[in-house]
Amino acid sequence: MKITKVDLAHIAVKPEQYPNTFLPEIALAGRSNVGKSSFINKMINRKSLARTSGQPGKTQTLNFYEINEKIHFVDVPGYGFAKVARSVRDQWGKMIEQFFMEREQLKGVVLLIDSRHKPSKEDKLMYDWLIHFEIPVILIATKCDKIPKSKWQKHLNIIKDELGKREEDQLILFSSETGYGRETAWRTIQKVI
Ligand SMILES: Nc1nc2c(ncn2[C@@H]2O[C@H](COP(=O)(O)OP(=O)(O)OP(=O)(O)O)[C@@H](O)[C@H]2O)c(=O)[nH]1
Repeated sequence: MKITKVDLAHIAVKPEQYPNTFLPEIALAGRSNVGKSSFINKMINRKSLARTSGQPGKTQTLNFYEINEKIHFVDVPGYGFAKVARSVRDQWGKMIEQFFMEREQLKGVVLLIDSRHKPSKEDKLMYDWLIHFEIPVILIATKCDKIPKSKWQKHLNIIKDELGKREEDQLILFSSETGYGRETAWRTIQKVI
C-alpha cells in the first residue's frame, strides 16, 4: 500500500466530535503498550505521527488518522493499564463501547496481541465482545522480531488456542521494527473495508 497523505484529522471523546465524513473506519484496540502506535506508524510509513513511548496508557482519546483521503484509522485507549485511575478507565470503556457499537462508518477492529505472551483475560474479553456484536476483527500479533522465527508457529498456536480463534478471523504476525506483516495487514484491512 502506497501512502501519499496522512493527517491526524480528529480527536474525539464523544460522538459530537467524531468526524463528519463517510470514510470507512478501522479501529485499533489492544492492551496498553502492545505496540498500537508503532503499528499505526509502520502502516502509514511515518516515524512518529502516532505517539509512541515506553509510557503505557498515554492514548486517552479517540484519534482519527485520515489515510490517502480514503480510510480512517481510529486509535483508541489501550486497556489493562492498572495505574490509570478506575474512574478514568470506566470513562474510556464507555467511550470505546459507544464508538464500537454505534458508529456506522466502523468497518472492523484490528485487535493487537503481544506475540510473546499468552493473550490476557482482557484480550479474550475484547475478542469475544467484538464477535458478540458482529464486528469484523483482524488479529495482529505484535513485536514478532522479539521471538526467534523457529518459535513463531508455536506462539501463533498459543494465541489461537487461548482466544478460541474462529477460522474466518485472520491472525497476522507483525513487527514495527522490521515491517514484517505490513503488506498482509494492509491487504486484510482493504478486504474488510
Ligand atoms: N522490538 C519491537 N518493539 C516494539 C514493537 N512495537 C512496539 N514496540 C515497543 O513497545 C513499546 C510500546 O509501543 P507503543 O507503540 O507506544 O505501544 P501502545 O500500544 O501504543 O501504547 P499505549 O499508548 O500505552 O496504548 C515502545 O517502546 C515501542 O518501541 C515491535 O514490533 N518490535
